[in-house]
Amino acid sequence: HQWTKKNYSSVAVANPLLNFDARELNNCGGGHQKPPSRMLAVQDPSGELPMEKPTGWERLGFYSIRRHFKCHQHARDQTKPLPTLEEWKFLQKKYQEIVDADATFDDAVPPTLGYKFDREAPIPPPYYAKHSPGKGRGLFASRDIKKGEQVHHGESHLMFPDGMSWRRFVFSLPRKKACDMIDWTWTQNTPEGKLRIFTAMNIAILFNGADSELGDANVDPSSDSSHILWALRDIKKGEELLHTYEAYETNWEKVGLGEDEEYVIPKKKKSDRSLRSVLIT
Ligand SMILES: C[S@@+](CC[C@H](N)C(=O)[O-])C[C@H]1O[C@@H](n2cnc3c(N)ncnc32)[C@H](O)[C@@H]1O
Repeated sequence: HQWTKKNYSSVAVANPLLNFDARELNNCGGGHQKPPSRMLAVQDPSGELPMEKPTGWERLGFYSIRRHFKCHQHARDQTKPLPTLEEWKFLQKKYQEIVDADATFDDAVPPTLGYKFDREAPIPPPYYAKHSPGKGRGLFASRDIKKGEQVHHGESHLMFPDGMSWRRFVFSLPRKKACDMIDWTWTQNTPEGKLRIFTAMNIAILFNGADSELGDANVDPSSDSSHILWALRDIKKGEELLHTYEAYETNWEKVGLGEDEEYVIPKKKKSDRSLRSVLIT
């Protein structure tokens, strides 16, 4: 079956791009054993701690969770640094701790080196991450890319089994990490037509969205269920890679993260500056 976890987390191997052996991420117990307790206290490298969960967090929808963490502020912040390798590893360990103890990661990508999806290919990685003015961080062509070239394979994408596992994961993170993960989550159909929750924990998650009015998309999938991104035209070294977010269906309700009227955190109104972070009950 094409959509099992294995497709999203391939076998751990040493990453030839860096002095880091991703196998060390998997040393917290094999098979279906629970990770040993020393793995349970995974700390954010920044030292930031998770916020207290609000009452009724189990019923909050995607947008209410985003409001709870005040992610609009984080999204606007143009000084966000590139996540470090330690931070990617932190998120990966948290995913193992909260969502799937058997998940493996073979491409913990260094923050700036670029993402090489075919280790055997005699060509450099197609992109690298850096600050993108007005868009936070983004991905840029590290060499000239030809129209029709595969730019991203998507095999490192991670799936969440359901909305509750996603909630548990996000609420286990400190605020800024939670906001990153919220903005790094999307829904996408499987080839069988099931809408699922996806993310990734390496720089491949930093693709910014194209503007349909500007028509500036230069990489896109060939269908709404494909993770592979192809170059839509010749792309010059240094150009930002942008894809059409609308190529994938967004529907939080279908994946168990819809808004429950009783448990909505309201939008901030201009007349009411005191955003309620408690729930209407
Ligand atoms: C998948 S992330 C892309 C990486 C993100 N720029 C970052 O620094 O983490 C999606 C988020 O990036 C920002 N973004 C994406 N495309 C954008 C655009 N065309 N203009 C401004 N912000 C954009 C939005 O905050 C969005 O929620």
